[in-house]
Amino acid sequence: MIELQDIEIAYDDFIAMNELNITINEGEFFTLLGPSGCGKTSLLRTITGFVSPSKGRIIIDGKDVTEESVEKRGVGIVFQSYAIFPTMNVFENIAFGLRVKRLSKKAIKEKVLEIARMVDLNEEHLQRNASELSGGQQQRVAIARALVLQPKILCLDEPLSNLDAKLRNQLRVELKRLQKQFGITTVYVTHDQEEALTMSDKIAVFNNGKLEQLGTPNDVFNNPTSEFVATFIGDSNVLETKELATFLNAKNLSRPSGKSYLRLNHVHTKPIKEAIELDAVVTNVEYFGLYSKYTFKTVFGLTLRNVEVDLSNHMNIGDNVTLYLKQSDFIHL
Ligand SMILES: Nc1ncnc2c1ncn2[C@@H]1O[C@H](COP(=O)(O)OP(=O)(O)OP(=O)(O)O)[C@@H](O)[C@H]1O
Repeated sequence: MIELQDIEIAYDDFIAMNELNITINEGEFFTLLGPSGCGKTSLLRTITGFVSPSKGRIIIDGKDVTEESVEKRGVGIVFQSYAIFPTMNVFENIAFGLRVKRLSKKAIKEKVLEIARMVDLNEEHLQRNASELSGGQQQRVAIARALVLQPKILCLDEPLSNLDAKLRNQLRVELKRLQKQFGITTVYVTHDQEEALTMSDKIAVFNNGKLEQLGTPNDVFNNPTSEFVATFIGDSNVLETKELATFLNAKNLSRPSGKSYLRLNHVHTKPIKEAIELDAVVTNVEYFGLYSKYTFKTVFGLTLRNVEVDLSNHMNIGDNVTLYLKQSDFIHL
């Protein structure tokens, strides 16, 4: 378990992380999510020990490690750039930490072979120079090198962001499987909301050095507590107050006081139960292969976008359509 108590991170006068209190439970896949510059890497570096907090304490398994060195914290680290040793072969790269710990030759060989198998590196890969491997294979080496030391905690900073989309998806699944298999407490930094939603047990969403929301992927997606989270995670329609009021008045429905949001998947083009109907015209079509995104201008001046997974239901720019919305799907903040 990792407890971050009143953590503040400052670079001279600049506060990169405002006072933060979070607890990361044993075995949890915990993601620090946010746009570039929000402070997530600084926080990860504080947990690993590369950066000292300007205020607060870091407690790991009940022990205060705030002043402890990187080596003593028992944290495995994987970076975005693979940070492997390019002139060593893969076997030696993975074995490095074990040699530092002075394990016997036999024990090292057994452990390296076992972990290599788990991350899908074969004996031929092990003999190659690390720099001769593909990006995905190099990242497997980095993950193996961290896991072979059986750390209590694994910290990963955007480990998949240098990889192409297909490999990224594949490694996402593998990484999650390994994490569960080892039951290892994992802190994962990403700016990619899809990565966060698919992999995490918990997500902490940051903006400008401030924690915006902490919850399960389901919580932050379906019950965002701030405009930032509503628009950063998942795509949301931001419903302009004036147009929304006109629309709801015309339908004799009560209107909320603040701003409202509506997820793209809650704008339907086929009738649904208890829906409010709304005439609209298609103003834009974006084709993504597996789905399309449409933009509609409605009679009340509201602009709405949706996701159409049924590609047989193709619409063209200028088509008149009826949209179906449920008031209970509106998110009010
Ligand atoms: N060593 C440093 N000295 C001064 N300012 C820094 C330092 N490291 C980071 N910062 C600043 O702190 C803020 C947070 O940076 P950080 O790298 O933690 O953000 P991030 O969310 O991880 O962004 P990215 O995804 O781009 O890495 C940024 O404004 C950055 O410029």
